[in-house]
Amino acid sequence: MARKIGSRYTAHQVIGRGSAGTVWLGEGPEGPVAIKLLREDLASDQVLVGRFVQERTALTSLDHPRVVGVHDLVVDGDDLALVMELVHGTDLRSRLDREGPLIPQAAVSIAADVAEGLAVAHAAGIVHRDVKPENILLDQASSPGPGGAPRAKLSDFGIARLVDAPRRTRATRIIGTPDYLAPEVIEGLEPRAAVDIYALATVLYELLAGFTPFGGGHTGAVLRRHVTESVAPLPGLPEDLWKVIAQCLAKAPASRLRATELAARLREQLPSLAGQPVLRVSHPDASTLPAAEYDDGYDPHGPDDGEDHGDPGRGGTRQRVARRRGPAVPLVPGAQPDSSRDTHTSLRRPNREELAAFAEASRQERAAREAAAARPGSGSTHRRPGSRRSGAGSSVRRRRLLVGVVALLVAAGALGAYKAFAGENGSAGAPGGDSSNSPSTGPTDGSTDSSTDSPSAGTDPTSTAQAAGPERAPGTVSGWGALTGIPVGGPPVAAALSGSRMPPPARTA
Ligand SMILES: Nc1ncnc2c1ncn2[C@@H]1O[C@H](COP(=O)(O)OP(=O)(O)OP(=O)(O)O)[C@@H](O)[C@H]1O
Repeated sequence: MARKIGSRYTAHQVIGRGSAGTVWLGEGPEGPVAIKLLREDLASDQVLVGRFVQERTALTSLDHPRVVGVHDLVVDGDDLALVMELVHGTDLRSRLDREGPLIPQAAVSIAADVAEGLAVAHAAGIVHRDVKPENILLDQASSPGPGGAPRAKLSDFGIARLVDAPRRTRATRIIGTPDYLAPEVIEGLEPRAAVDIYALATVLYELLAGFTPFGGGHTGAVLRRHVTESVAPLPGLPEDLWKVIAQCLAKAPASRLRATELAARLREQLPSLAGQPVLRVSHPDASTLPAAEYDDGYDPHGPDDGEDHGDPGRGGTRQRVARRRGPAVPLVPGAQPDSSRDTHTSLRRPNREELAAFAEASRQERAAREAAAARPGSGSTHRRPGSRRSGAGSSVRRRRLLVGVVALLVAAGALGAYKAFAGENGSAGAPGGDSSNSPSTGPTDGSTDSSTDSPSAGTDPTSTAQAAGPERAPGTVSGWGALTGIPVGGPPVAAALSGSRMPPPARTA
């Protein structure tokens, strides 16, 4: 059923759903638009509304073919809506889930498009902070790029940071997927443009391989891998292209390419990738392995996070990949908003002690593996960086014993971290910089009352909300690369939390 959004827009039908709200196909004075209607609890948060209104200039300022343009911001009674350019197509997550890895030329073309979008944003002082396939839309209306790839557009600019309200995190969890988080974010540094480059390199790796370099298993394990592990070259990928990806996955943000450089380097690769088939990369969590081959508690026979993992997809490698994530949000007309989307994992930034415990567990794990490898007749124990299994060898029983020892060590580390966490109760999870100092915002006009805005300024004149100032509590967790404020209530998320092996949240204002 159609509904009015402000005085100028009509929302006709739901075309997508995300963790922050529902996306509608709508209509405005200039024709069809996409309208992202924020969830009720977000829209009724006056602080949040104030942030959106204050930063409407930043939200609406990006005008580039590789960025989904935000035309308008509507604050109208209980509604808080972003009016966006309507993209005719699908999002990259749906494409990946449906068809698996892309041919290299198409993957690189999409990544180059996104890098160009990022370049424009970074030049304007805006960091996206939530680059992931869900936020990359494929425009089927424009003519395809190299390798038949649809042209890509990056959406949701700056929204993660806006919704990342510190006051919400006391009663709720930070929501997001850890797969794309740059190590410096995990270590508590202020997110800068380089976090987007890391996330984009992760996306490109995923487009080529079908899985992310550091994802899989428990949240703690994923975070640990981002910080401590390196990733091996993808077999079959030209060395020059691998160098670009590896450089952008560098642990040190300063070592990564800038967005403009990345776009140029990727475009350079395109001609030589013509005709190259999809890479055949075995997933490290291949479902054929017995449970004992998994050394960090990952259950190969089923998700431990309570998520609905949907259709396992096409067999073998891809099956494991598909099971790691929830299904894409279907573009179902008329579907009800669903804030318990399952493509996200609930997580909290680990504190210093937890990170130390993760690193120690990692060190012990590596030492135990090396010791096992050094023993004569122990068979191959080579472990591909980022993988969750040891190589298939002959001494399965011995390896099971080893896995047990490692599991005990990890558990001991986690217990230590938990004690440290419980002991310090209050400082945990709040080492991040205050995002009010973050350069991730674009220019703001300082307006605090949206009702004074003219329509041309990007805010609907029907606005009735009082815009509060940009309040930020001390201890803001900035740059978690994710949306905060989703209530934990639902069983899937609760199960994910218990599966994360992380201590309960303890935040102070
Ligand atoms: N401008 C748009 N034009 C067309 N479809 C869109 C547009 N923006 C979003 N969609 C569709 O709506 C879906 C939900 O988008 P939304 O941005 O709310 O969530 P998300 O990015 O998938 O997840 P999250 O909000 O959790 O990051 C997208 O996956 C996409 O299919």
